[in-house]
Amino acid sequence: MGNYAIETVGLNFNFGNQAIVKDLSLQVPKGSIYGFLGPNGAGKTTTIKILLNLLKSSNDQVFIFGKEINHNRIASLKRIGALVEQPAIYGHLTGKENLINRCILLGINKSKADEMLSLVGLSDASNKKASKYSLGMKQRLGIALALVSDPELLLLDEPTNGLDPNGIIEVRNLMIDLATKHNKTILVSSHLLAEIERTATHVGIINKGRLLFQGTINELHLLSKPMLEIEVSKTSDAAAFLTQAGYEILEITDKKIIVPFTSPEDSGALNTLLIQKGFTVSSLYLQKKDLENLFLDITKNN
Ligand SMILES: Nc1ncnc2c1ncn2[C@@H]1O[C@H](COP(=O)(O)OP(=O)(O)OP(=O)(O)O)[C@@H](O)[C@H]1O
Repeated sequence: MGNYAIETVGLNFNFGNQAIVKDLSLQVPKGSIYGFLGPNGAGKTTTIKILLNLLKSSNDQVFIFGKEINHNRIASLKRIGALVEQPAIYGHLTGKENLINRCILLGINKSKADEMLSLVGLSDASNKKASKYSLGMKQRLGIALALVSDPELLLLDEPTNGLDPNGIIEVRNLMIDLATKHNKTILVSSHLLAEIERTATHVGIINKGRLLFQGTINELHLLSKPMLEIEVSKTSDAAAFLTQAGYEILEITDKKIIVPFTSPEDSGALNTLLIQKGFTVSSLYLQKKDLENLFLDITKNN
């Protein structure tokens, strides 16, 4: 538990009699950018609200930096900054005034406002009214507001939603900066894998309240490794033969065998081997899933 900024253990949550979060065990390593992915309605915002103690589940099993949140509510929440739904920004105030307001509210020295503006790259726009900010700038101001209390953990709920490509890049770079240069742990939700694929170090994929995948971004990439689908006669005999010959078998059906794809030369050699042994190979097909398709597959099938 010591290495996790967030850990939930078999978390459940219902709205009325509708189960929204089901047996959810998240493990967000300290220092990670954890992409919390799932289609619309999967339960991401609900989970984030539970992590912020805004919603309570009957079997609360939420640990923030190893401490159970209900028994350490104030101490835990002090360590978290959050941007959930729209940032609470006063449009008639400048970016700087918004931040000063927050500093006063939290009893923090007002000089923090300039520091935060510089951190999120808004120093040049500090005296502009927030209503005149672009959406990307508003999101960055929202993140700055969440950072005023210097939290170690940031929860960002779909921070790039509705942003144009520039805005997305701005927020993405800011997240990378915060994690790598300022030691923040970030949990960022999104319904689009592509938006966080380049930013996240870890990924949790949920659908209908259930966790379907959790691991490093590299582990997720491994799942999208290219595979060779071999349509062959007597698949179990052929698979046994290939195993003996040192091949890894990923899947067997009555029509096909699937092995990892290494190179066209290896595929040719495997084909020859099977034919020499008397098997009939009717087709070899290279299956290559990109991550987005993999994500769609994972969420569609569950
Ligand atoms: N206050 C509420 N009362 C009843 N049901 C709710 C409430 N808030 C959310 N829900 C339902 O809970 C489910 C999960 O919603 P949630 O907002 O957590 O999903 P999400 O993954 O964040 O999706 P989105 O990307 O659309 O925000 C949805 O079916 C939603 O309709």
